Amino acid sequence: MLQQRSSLLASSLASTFRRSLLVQTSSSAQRCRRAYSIHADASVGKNILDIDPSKLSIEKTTTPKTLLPPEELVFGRNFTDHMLSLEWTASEGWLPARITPYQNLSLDPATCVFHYAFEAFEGMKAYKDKNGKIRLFRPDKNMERFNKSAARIALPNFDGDALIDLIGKFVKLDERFIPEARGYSLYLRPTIIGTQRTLGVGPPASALLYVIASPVGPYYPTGFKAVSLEATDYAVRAWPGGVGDKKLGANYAPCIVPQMQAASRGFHQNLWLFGEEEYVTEVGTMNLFAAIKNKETGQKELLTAPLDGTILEGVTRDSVLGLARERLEPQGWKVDERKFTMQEVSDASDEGRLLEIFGSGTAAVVSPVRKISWKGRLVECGLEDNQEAGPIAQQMKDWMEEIQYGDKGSEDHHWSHKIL
Ligand SMILES: Cc1ncc(COP(=O)(O)O)c(C=O)c1O
Repeated sequence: MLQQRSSLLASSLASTFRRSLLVQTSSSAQRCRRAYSIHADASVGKNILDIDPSKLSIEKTTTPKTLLPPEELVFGRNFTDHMLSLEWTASEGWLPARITPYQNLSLDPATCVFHYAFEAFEGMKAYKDKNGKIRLFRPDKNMERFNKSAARIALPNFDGDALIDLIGKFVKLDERFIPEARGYSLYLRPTIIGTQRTLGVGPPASALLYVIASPVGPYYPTGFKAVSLEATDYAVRAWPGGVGDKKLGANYAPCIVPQMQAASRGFHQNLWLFGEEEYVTEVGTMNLFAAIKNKETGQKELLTAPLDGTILEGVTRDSVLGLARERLEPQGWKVDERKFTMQEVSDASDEGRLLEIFGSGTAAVVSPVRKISWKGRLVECGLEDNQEAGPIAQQMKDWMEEIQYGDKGSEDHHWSHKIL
């Protein structure tokens, strides 16, 4: 196991280096090689490299916060009593994890995260089931993506199981913040930043990984509310060979202006199209699914864009696909990850073949779409005026929540990770 981890880390460091080369200019190649030799030294000798949950230290708060009434919770505004932190240095590897009272960070203004955006993050949730037990939903998928994102910006990798173990201890300590009611959960934000104090552009020799937690209420407190989207054709979120499939902070800030533009015209979110063909990719913080009847065969198809590097590899997307293949295909559906265009969606709408469209993401699970503004017209997405969700969106939300909350029959589902 140890050996496996060491070689995993060594190879991830090597791949971090290879990847960091992609962002180096040739004039900085020398500096990069020096940095690699530091990283490479760290991968041999004593086992100082990976996260060791047994070394966790816990300092409990002396000023516990007052819990907000659940109905007053606003996404990402309130945080629990504690935070989990782990420091990494190229020469020592991962230092012992610490749970401390939630607190400010103190960083030198020259710290590389502030200048060159060495930051990657995750979004996941902890749920309380009807027996008061805490469950995470597919945390292994988040860890896998977190590692891929970190490696792409030359930040260190780690053993995902070890971090899940630590997150479990952190969540357990702050479990009073997880409201018991259906739809409520504790949103977890694992974050990794480069902390080296330097204005030089190169792989950071130190990093900080921390996890904070925010209690959240149901995305749609009064039931589904279908959203309207504006298709964006004047700006591009991601491109082949880029980093659109990584959860990097740097992918999000440039998306706010198009989002504001869409909002100024009365749309909830913008929909990213790609290329001259205007392929449908994804929405601000959601992947997108379209349920369409095939023009030639009449076959019902559930479509979503493929993982070609330009969309985030959503955990919810993967779960919707898994459930659809397992439970909708036997009912005659075809589930397809393929490129599809806005024209295809518009034609299906005009011809009465567009059954429904919905987004998928950790925040809302699924988010039904009523209409999409595109080329000066409104494409209706299959909902009646008095309908807020199509049957597939509703079914997916129910199936996912049954697993997330460990309902009867789903107590031991392999996607549900119980915290003991
Ligand atoms: C750009 C983007 N796409 C899709 C998603 C959905 O991913 P997940 O299902 O893992 O939450 C997110 C989630 O934050 C996102 O930021």
